[in-house]
Amino acid sequence: MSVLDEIVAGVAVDVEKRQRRIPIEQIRSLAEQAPPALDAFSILRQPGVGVIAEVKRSSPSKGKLAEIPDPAELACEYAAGGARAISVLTEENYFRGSLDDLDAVRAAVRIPVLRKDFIISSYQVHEARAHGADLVLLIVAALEQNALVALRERIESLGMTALVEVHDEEEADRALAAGARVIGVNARDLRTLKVDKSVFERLAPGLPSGVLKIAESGVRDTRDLLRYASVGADAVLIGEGLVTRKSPREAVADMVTAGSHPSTPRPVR
Ligand SMILES: O=C(O)c1ccccc1NCC(=O)[C@H](O)[C@H](O)COP(=O)(O)O
Repeated sequence: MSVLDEIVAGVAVDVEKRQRRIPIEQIRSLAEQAPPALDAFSILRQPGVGVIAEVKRSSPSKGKLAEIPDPAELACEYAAGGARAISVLTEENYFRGSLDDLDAVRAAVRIPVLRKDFIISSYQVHEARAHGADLVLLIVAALEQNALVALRERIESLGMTALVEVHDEEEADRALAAGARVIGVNARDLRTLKVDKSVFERLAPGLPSGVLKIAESGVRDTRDLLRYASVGADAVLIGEGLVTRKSPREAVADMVTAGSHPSTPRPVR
């Protein structure tokens, strides 16, 4: 069983438990009552390379990364540094995230918030909306094609944006066939946990120009951002490279500055 399979199996159990506590009708109604989602697509499409800054405590590949006692405070630091969106890992067992983190971040910032989880059911999509998410991650490797299409449609029917994550050509084709308008190319293979930063430069040129291209994982400094920018990244999603820094606000600001003039190489600090 791969790490991805193990995570997804745990998520399925957790979703069932939550659904017993809050039935689907109730979560749907809570989603309907939530303030409308921000237009993340338009915000991420703005000029320059955007930074999606992640609230990430732990990971299967690295173990504990940061304590993050106050995710709202971290999100405010990210926003003050110029982040274009905040990614909140809500998976509990491997990433020590939660829907409480999503609530806290949503209440703290006025920029788009991504629910970063292992989405396998429409229940989680309504849940994301009920907790104020504007974007929801869909991992192609974790979903059959029919489910991928249905979940993307459900996300968009609730006014949110689907960030569809791929790691190879076949998954990119599946994402496009499913109607994805925002594609995240994850440098990390979620089955082996190996990071290969060349995956983005291999896949991005094959994606249509109207599709937003997000480079995910392995961004540690402005040199990585510039590398992704040079092959067409509209935004980079950064976790470890921010949560482990003494000043996450400055770390984001450095990335944002580099991303606003991506053709001018900047010295790496
Ligand atoms: O980060 C992991 O080890 C991981 C393992 C298995 C599934 C997903 C995983 N991470 C989720 C992500 O995609 C990253 O949190 C995100 O892209 C940021 O990556 P990084 O900047 O390298 O922390």
